[in-house]
Amino acid sequence: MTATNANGLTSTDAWKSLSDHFEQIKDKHLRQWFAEDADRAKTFTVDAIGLTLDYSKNRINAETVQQLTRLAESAQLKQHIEAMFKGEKINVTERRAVLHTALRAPREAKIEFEGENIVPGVHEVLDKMSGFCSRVTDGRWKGHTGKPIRNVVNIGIGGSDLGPVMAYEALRHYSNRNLTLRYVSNVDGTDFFEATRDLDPAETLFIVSSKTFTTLETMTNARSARSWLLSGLGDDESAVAKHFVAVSTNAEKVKEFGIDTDNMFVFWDWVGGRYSMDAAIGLSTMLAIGPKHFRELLDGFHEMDQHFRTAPFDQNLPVIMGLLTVWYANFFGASTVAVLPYDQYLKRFPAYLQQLTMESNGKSTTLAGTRVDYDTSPIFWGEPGTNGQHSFYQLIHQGTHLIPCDFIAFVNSLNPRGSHQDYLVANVIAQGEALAMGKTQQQVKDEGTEAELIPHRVFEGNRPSNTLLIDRLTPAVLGKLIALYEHSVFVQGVIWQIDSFDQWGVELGKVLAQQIIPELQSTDSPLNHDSSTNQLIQRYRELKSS
Ligand SMILES: O=P(O)(O)OC[C@H]1O[C@H](O)[C@H](O)[C@@H](O)[C@@H]1O
Repeated sequence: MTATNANGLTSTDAWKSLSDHFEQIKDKHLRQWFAEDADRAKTFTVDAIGLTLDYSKNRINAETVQQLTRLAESAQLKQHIEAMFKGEKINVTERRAVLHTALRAPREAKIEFEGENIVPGVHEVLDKMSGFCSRVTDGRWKGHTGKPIRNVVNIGIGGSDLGPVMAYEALRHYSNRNLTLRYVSNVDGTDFFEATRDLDPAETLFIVSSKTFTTLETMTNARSARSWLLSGLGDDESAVAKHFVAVSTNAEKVKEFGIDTDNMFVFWDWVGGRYSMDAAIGLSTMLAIGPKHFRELLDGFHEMDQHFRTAPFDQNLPVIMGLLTVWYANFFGASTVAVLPYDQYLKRFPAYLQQLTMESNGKSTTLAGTRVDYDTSPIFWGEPGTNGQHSFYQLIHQGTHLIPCDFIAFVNSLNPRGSHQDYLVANVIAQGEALAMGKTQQQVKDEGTEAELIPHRVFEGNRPSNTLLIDRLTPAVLGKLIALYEHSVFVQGVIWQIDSFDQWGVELGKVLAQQIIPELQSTDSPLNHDSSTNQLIQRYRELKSS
């Protein structure tokens, strides 16, 4: 049992004063806030680096922002930001630096880590990736039978999958339509089967993406890929070199698997898995969109990094969004955040954010080793608009939970078609308005609603949302959006005094699975688990052999 956190965050003056402030304003309605202040929208909007964040539909006033920024100051957020950018080992439980910001630094930047400038190494890998991508897409890289590559299958999971899949979907508009990209992550054999069933092995390249190169799912899928390839190409082992490349930090394991380390793209210990899509883990993204667009993506990340590092807190997009997340999680008791992108290309963005946010901040032990006495990461979830409106928005509007929403909308569609975009954007704006303003009993009554239906048709309102309004979805904008959430997560972690960069919580299940695998494969080995676990293993054995 960890000790309690009795003298930590919740005992600070900044926290106590925020709690008092919360008591004063917690019941005030957004209708009232807006009625009292004609400038409210302007006051709570930040325009920075091509993004507009309107956060005026939050349950805050100017004092809330001041108090939240005071909380950030008392948590020494500025010093923590510098410590991250300077490569201090802020991932204390893994004793690692956290330098994903170096992955998108321009060529001429200088970032020292352990006495060495790491930027040239970053660009060396990016150059190697660019050269490789050009060879594949212009047909110089040939498969074993001399055919060019037409299909690329990325095998990876977690951070070695979610970012690349999300970016592939998000940037389809910019992608090379002559190349088919597929992603295999699940150890469920169906994932591999369906991803490859219509592909010709002679034209297929596998990217085995794994930071550690030991992950069960990825190594199992990589072995199946090798068998699939070899059985399609006459069992000639030399085919592997032409059809497999690896992305990893672990050269030894890559070699052991049989992939030539010349065909390996490295990254480093100081890049966390869920922060690695802009490292070589983005190889499939670069193949899809080309090196130039990939550079634009990185430049977008970098712009947000600079903004985060230099903008004053009350004008700083990730700081504002991070602090608002803390505000709702800890003061209003909101246990989830909905991320609702109004762009079909961002359909995997909420899924990607789930790992980024929840693997980072789903912790209950502080850096001091004490048990937190406050909530940490809310649950992030979402679906693209307008689809969500026709399923779960009912609960957001009239349910019993308070669900802060992040709306992400674009002015210009990448596929303009009649009035589609006006309809789409009208919907996102309408949702924010409906959530905030609601509809009173009087309004419902004045519409002539039957008395007994009135309570059902009232919308309480006062439901908070952020709206990000952006010109159009470009590679640079995607980079900015991802970095916005990365840094917002960082801000939350600093306030909560947790290590946002470890993930010990995923270990136990993995270890137990390793023990259960041979038990499922045996028919009679003794079982020493709890009775439920024993029963499930036993039932599996029986049904498998029947
Ligand atoms: O890239 P890999 O080493 O294969 O790891 C893939 C994933 O596995 C783990 O379960 C971690 O929780 C993730 O953070 C990681 O992204």
